[in-house]
Amino acid sequence: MAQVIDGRAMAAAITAQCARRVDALLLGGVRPALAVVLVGEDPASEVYVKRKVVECGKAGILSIEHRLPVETTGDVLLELIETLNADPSVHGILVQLPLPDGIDAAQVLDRINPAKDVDGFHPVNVGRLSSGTGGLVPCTPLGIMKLLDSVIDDYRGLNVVVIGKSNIVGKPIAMLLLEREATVTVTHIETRELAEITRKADIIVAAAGAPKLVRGYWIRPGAVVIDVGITRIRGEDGKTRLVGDCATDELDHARAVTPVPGGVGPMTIACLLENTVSAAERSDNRHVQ
Ligand SMILES: Nc1nc2c(c(=O)[nH]1)N[C@@H](CN(C=O)c1ccc(C(=O)N[C@@H](CCC(=O)O)C(=O)O)cc1)CN2
Repeated sequence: MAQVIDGRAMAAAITAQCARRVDALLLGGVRPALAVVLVGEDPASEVYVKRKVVECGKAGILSIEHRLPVETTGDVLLELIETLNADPSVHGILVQLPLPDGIDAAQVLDRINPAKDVDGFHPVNVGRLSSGTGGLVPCTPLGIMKLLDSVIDDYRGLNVVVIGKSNIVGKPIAMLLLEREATVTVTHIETRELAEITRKADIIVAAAGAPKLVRGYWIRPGAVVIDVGITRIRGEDGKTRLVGDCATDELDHARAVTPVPGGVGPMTIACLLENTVSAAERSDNRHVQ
């Protein structure tokens, strides 16, 4: 039976650790603050933003929500970003993705001050990650590394297959694993004979957004499987449930797997808190390392 890595428990521990760091900042008169920008009414984004706000509260981070209507123009959003960049009481800025059609997401993310870019999506932070020179790291890959670190000590020479080449997960997790000396193969929708490739992997990170894509026979015995996919599907009973990118019931021969829900998702939010606290510490001279 594969070990199920408990992302919720790990996320709760990170949140508690963040709360202690926030207490230290408060003693110095700094209250970490995160601006959360949501444009439109995408139901999944609503859920994620609510969770972010709730978790910020648990850690003592002030969250400031900016909810803008779906018809908001790119220029109005850029103006808001500039205002938040200039506000010294705001330590982190997060623009929930996806943005509505008609707004150029890359242009918006480029405008966020890299020091406040707690999502790690600004080109400066992307470049720092690629060159291994620090910066803020995207939350989902950061969370995945922590989940992996709970079962793997040494990545040197391990074969990792990443399924999906998104800027949010696929590319940054590949960079983080390369830094740890793993041998990383990034695959995507055009990759041929995917199962042949995954069968050679010690670690699989499935981030394709394709429900139950990864079948049992794709995985070699003893592999570690990180399931990043979250798709809401309606069952025969008419109820909706969340499924990942992996056919979990076929993965008994894996060494460890992450569940959906309760795996990568909660870690994404915990790492957002961690990045926000780090940004606040760096903004405060007393904490500069
Ligand atoms: N600005 C950003 N936008 C998006 C990001 C991101 O990191 N930054 N990632 C995803 C969505 N996301 C965070 O925003 C996210 C997704 C899922 C979860 C989560 O906790 N999932 C739960 C299930 C939740 C449910 O009931 O639907 C779980 O897996 O247990 C948190 C955050 C895209 N946009």
